[in-house]
Amino acid sequence: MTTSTNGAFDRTPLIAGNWKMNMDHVQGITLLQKLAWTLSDAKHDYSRVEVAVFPPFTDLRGVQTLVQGDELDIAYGGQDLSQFDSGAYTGDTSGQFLNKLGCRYVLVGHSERRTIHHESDEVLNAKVKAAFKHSVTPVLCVGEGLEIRQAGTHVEHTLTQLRANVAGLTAEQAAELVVAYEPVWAIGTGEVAGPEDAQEMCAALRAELATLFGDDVAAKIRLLYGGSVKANNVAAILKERDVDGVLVGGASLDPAEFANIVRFESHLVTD
Ligand SMILES: O=C[C@H](O)COP(=O)(O)O
Repeated sequence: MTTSTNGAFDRTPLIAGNWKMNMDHVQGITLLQKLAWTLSDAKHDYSRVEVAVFPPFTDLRGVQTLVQGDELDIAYGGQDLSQFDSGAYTGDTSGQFLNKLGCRYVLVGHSERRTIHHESDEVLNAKVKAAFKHSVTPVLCVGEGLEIRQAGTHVEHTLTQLRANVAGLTAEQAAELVVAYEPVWAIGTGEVAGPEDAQEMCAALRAELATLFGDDVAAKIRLLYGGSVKANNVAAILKERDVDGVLVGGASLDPAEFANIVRFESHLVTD
């Protein structure tokens, strides 16, 4: 991964699709095949723009088989992992199992895990560390709800989440981290934070990461935006200096739409 559209830094854009609890293992294979075919037809250069999908756990084995069998350059990962390695933790999935399935990434702290499953910052910090322990890169999700945004304390709220969730990481680990800023009020609502809102938060996140781990490390960390991203708004978001990719929910379930999001650079030319 060597190329970036973001000028000063050498960060490869990452376009990630979070399927959430959609697509059973048969539907998941069909979706991934269609995505791969569409990107192949478009001669997508995966070294310029990295592509990842986050299917349900039950799909991962099938996704691995398809990716390996067809030699696809599409990364995949789990939507969550356990803070524990193995043992009597019914319902949990270990990072070591994800690693063995070839997962490059794992989502940690998505707002739906924080709110519906009441995952605390302490637990999420343990999950981030568990991911690194098992050589799976965490995509740490942070962001504020509507009330906090309206109160104007969204930056401090999100930086507090970040500090708590990355506490104790080494600089070497931090350099590999991916952070996704997802304002909860923009998830699945059709409301999109403006590109300037995404940039404001991503710049604040990068400054905080520089304070925690140093400028060189912060310059390597990819920062994504998530929240009602579509093909018709992705280019404007990714023009922003500190936004290095997007985490897409609903639109990632439509292979043509998601492929168009992946190909955001072609919109940059024509917009
Ligand atoms: O993980 C993805 C985010 O929750 C965004 O979802 P959305 O694109 O459906 O708003």
